Amino acid sequence: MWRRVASLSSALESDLMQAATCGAGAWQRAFSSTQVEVEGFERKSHPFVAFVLGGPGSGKGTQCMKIVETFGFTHLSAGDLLRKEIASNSENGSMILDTIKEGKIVPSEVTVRLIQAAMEAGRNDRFLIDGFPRSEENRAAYERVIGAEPDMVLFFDCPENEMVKRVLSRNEGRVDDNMDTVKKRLRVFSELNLPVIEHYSIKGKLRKIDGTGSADEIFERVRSAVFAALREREER
Ligand SMILES: Nc1ncnc2c1ncn2[C@@H]1O[C@H](COP(=O)(O)OP(=O)(O)O)[C@@H](O)[C@H]1O
Ligand SMILES: Nc1ccn([C@@H]2O[C@H](COP(=O)(O)OP(=O)(O)O)[C@@H](O)[C@H]2O)c(=O)n1
Ligand SMILES: [Mg+2]
Repeated sequence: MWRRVASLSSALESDLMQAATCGAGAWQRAFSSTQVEVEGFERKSHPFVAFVLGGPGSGKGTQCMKIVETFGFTHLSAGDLLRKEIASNSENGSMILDTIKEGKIVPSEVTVRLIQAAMEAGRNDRFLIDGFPRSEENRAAYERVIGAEPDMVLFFDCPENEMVKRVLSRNEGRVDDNMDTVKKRLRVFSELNLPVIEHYSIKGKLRKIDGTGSADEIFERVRSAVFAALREREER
């Protein structure tokens, strides 16, 4: 149940001042000037950002849809943003397509720019950023451009054989859902994404979720993790 709350409190004003001094432009532009409450949580001035990580086929997109339904997040999939960029015939389209076919990582400035624009257009204060950051370079570029760290990082831990099975039966006509590219994506995941996951584990931001079982079973784990992170943020 959504409830609009009165105008900005002085605490909220000081949050906004802090955001301004941090140069967190995307934060301010993405957030409307009223506080909103959903599922008992008061919404704060800086967007709550959750990165959603896991290997190809680990269930990131599936679980994001469920989080959106339950908690009112805006879902931004880095892969979807890149695929839209290809479809729109942008100047970077053919470079992005070649990179995705090879299972490699698109240059960070391209992806971060798309995420930043989507956050600014999103007008929400809860964002799920799915499939990002996939490398230390992605992570550094986000922190530099957006000027903030995520509030939580969900990591779907799933055995490789299960991920391969899911990707090969996904049937969405993706150029990278074939055995040859999946092998490359798994290698890139181990070499470039696991260090990012380790980074957030050390920072205490990682919520590792067992990605096996049915989508509903997995969501019960996710629901508790998201609920706890929103509550922690509320208490800060
Ligand atoms: N728990 C699950 N069990 C079996 N199949 C699943 C499960 N979760 C997702 N899938 C299916 O596996 C494929 C990959 O899931 P997806 O959410 O797209 O993963 P990711 O975004 O991590 O690549 C999709 O076809 C999806 O319907
Ligand atoms: N941060 C990102 C996310 C995706 N990508 C590219 O987009 C591809 C598909 O990403 P995706 O997140 O849609 O794939 P899944 O893990 O959901 O299967 C990746 O294999 C990369 O080639 C990227 O370069 N940088
Ligand atoms: Mg996905």
